[in-house]
Amino acid sequence: MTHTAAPPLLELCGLSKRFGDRPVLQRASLELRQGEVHALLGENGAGKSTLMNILTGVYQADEGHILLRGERLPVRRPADAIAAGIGMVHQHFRLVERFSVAENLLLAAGGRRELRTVPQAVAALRQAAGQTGLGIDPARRVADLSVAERQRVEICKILALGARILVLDEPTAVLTDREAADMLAAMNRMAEGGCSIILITHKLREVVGHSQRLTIMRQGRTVASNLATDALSQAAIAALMVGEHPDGPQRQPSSRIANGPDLLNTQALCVRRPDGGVGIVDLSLRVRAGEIVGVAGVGGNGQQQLADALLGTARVEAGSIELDGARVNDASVARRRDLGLRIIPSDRAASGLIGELPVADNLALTRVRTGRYRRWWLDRWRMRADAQASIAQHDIAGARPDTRTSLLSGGNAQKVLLARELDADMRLLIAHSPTRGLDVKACASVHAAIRAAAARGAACLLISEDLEEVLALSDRIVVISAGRITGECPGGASAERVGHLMLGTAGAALGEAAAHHA
Ligand SMILES: Nc1ncnc2c1ncn2[C@@H]1O[C@H](COP(=O)(O)OP(=O)(O)OP(=O)(O)O)[C@@H](O)[C@H]1O
Repeated sequence: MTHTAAPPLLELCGLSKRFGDRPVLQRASLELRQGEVHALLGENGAGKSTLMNILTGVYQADEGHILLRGERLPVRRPADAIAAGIGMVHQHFRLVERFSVAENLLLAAGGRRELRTVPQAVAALRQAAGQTGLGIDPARRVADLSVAERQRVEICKILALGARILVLDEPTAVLTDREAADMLAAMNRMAEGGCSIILITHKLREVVGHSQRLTIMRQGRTVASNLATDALSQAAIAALMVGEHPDGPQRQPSSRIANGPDLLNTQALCVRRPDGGVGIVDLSLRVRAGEIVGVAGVGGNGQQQLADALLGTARVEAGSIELDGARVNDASVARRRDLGLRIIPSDRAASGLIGELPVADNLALTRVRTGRYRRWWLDRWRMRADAQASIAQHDIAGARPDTRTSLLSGGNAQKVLLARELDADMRLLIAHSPTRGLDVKACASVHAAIRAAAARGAACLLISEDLEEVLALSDRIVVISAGRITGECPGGASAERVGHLMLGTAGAALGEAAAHHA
């Protein structure tokens, strides 16, 4: 497909935006052609989401304008964008859980004539699903859908509302490899069918394989625009993004043989899912001091229950968990933290950070009970000073101690969490998808921090659905399938070998899912 002769469908021209005294966008621009997938790239906090929020009417630009087919398009509120055929699928879905898929479409349609009844919504959704190849069932309740299914609903919903320009904000960040491949295939089908797509992603292999052109932002400015993707390597794109040659997440198979004591030891552990289904079964696992053990597997095979049981938020049905020799089956989260357990949860918004609180408070949350901030009153001055130091050390862009955490970009919020958890008292780290949503440079620094923690003698359990990440970091790899450990490889194992073990996992997961729905 060649796009060179096509006129721009959409132009964002010199858009600027300040929040308070902070310029977040500075004359940023982007040009989208009919029928293309255009990747929008940039480090965490570069301003990508803000730019798209202006396009979709969530924010108003302070300066600049938008052209649609060469004509000025005023977008004062989200309804203006929808009326112009522009829709966005956000990182956090905007669906009402108690409603069915069709009811969610009716809600979003806001009473427009052709979408007032459930049969009309069902027909529109079926048509959108047919166009994209994304199967959805309009009658199902959103609460019963998986993350991947909810995402399909969001896409079909905006197509059913008439969107022909789609913004997909990190659509594969929350998906397993297989789901991500399906998603990307659907995206290409939509583009072939005439939709034009802006794809925000941090995964450069997706950019190279699935977009025609790209725009790069850095610190609120557009630093490269309309580059043809097929002329660029992943390394060249990464260099353009950070303005230098970054150390990407590189594979460093360990030659260390950890022979420290077991800091984590689970024996025949069984944990149920919240819905009563099988979570993990008979799972025995040891992690020594100084060792990084990677848990590889297709998502939904018990990884969440394992992390919850170790942290102390899921009940242990049978078996035992020992932290540094102490049995903690029934111990509180606080007691486990006292033993040096730290966790980077997979969903920072749900279980790691409190969005309404300032950054300084989130950083101090777990330290308050150590007495560090106790005087006659809470020592806010010390909290601020500690926060300032953490922000500088972890390079948390856009943050001051008093910034509301929910206002940080996704990647920078993750850095707040890491700054809090990777403290000097950490002895055992559970890192569950620790680099989800992080840019190349931030990924490299998280990986370096985990390696450094292990080198200092911490035991690290890395639970990740990203095989590259598991291979890059682990001294030893175990594969989890249907809640059991089904294989083990040394750190230097090939991707093929681990992949084969995981393929067995995929079959089991599908079987389990089918049984679950039967
Ligand atoms: N409503 C707001 N008030 C104040 N600051 C904000 C607001 N929304 C965004 N920001 C700031 O604007 C900057 C750009 O954020 P944005 O979410 O656009 O970045 P991004 O490129 O999408 O990052 P990521 O890849 O991490 O999602 C960040 O520093 C963020 O803290």
